[in-house]
Amino acid sequence: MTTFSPRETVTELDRFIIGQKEAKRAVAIALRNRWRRQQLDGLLKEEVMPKNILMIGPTGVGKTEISRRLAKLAGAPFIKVEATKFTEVGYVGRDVEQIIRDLVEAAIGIVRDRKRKEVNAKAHINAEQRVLDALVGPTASPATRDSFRKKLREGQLDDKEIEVEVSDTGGGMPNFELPGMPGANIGVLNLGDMLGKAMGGRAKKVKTTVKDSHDMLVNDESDKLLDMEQVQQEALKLAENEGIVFIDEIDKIAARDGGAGAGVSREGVQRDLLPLVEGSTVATKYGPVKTDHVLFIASGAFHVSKPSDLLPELQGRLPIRVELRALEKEDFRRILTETEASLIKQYIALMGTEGVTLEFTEDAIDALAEVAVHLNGTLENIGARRLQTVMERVLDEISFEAPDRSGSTTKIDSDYVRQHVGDLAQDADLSRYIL
Ligand SMILES: Nc1ncnc2c1ncn2[C@@H]1O[C@H](COP(=O)(O)OP(=O)(O)OP(=O)(O)O)[C@@H](O)[C@H]1O
Repeated sequence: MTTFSPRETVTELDRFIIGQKEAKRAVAIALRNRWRRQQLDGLLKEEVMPKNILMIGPTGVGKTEISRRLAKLAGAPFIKVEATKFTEVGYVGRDVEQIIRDLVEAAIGIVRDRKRKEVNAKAHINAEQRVLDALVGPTASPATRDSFRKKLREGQLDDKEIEVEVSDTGGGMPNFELPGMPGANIGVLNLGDMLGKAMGGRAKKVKTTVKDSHDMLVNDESDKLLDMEQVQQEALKLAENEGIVFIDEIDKIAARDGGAGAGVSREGVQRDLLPLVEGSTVATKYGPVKTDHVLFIASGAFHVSKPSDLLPELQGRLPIRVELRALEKEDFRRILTETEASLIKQYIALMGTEGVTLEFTEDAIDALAEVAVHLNGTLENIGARRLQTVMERVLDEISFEAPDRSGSTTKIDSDYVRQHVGDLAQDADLSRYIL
């Protein structure tokens, strides 16, 4: 568990998200509270419940991004769901439990990666042995193996084709889903898994090059060294104590009148979600998971409905309210330039791989931000997502021609931006389709 202080967490989030201080503070405190709870013992530790958060703000202003980055920072399993998904025809109440099952899968991934790192050195040695087996056969003399090992380490054999056998994780066996009971295959019985275990795991032969086999074999060998039982137990604990569930579009299920036509009523979905948020036990194929300490972050624009339209019980379970504000031109400028892995940095790096040097002038950044603001104002406000469509359009030509322009430098200034996107942006009908 991370020991970041709230201030440190906010500083980390600042690297990726511009503004939205209040939301960053709220999630930073929530994270610290988890650490605080872990320091307690006995009864009190079980009694302390997470203070779930309701993020209120228009689309594309950083609600998901803040939550996702927080989870990454904390090494916590994270799942995002759209609340409206559960109002669709064909869903039944228990489906919300799938959220927790998915959370556990995310936790398994995290724990497995961590454990793989621990056994990595040993796995490397074993993987190398297997490549040698594939190259010279298991019975070759030690001298032959040594000389091949040397060549292998020097990369001389990288392109050589070999056939290796690796275990087939997932996808091989069909899932047996019971009609009318989606998800029932998971908690109760998973034939694929049972058969897989009974047969000592499935293996498949793969033809590949020495170079490409490397990661595959290291992962395969790591998994053999892992105690999957232990991974699963740790993952269950991780999901219970550190899991973060992000429920988007909660405002769309906020009405109490039900009127959702043929689908499940909106109030019905709130009632289904309630036990999860209040704390209940969900059966997963790895074992039961208690949701009492899972952190829920709900989010919505609340243009039409208000948080007070939610069921009182749900309102009570989302005590921390934070507002995220709409982004303005200056925010767009900063998102383009200051964030780590900003779009500008990404495009410069991508074109760099083609030998093309991209340069953006200050006034180009201004122009990009202006176009984004203009389009958000005239079409639909989709927040920072607008920058992606604008940037893609501006760089479309360069992106297409880059391989022919290797060794050249392209300077993007405000004129360039205007030529490639500015005029288009003035034509509301046309830009609706393109930008
Ligand atoms: N304040 C911000 N700083 C940096 N990037 C941002 C900011 N707001 C949004 N973005 C970028 O815009 C994209 C969409 O943001 P995000 O997914 O957080 O939207 P959201 O507020 O959760 O909206 P929705 O509820 O529609 O999902 C992401 O790629 C994110 O990186």
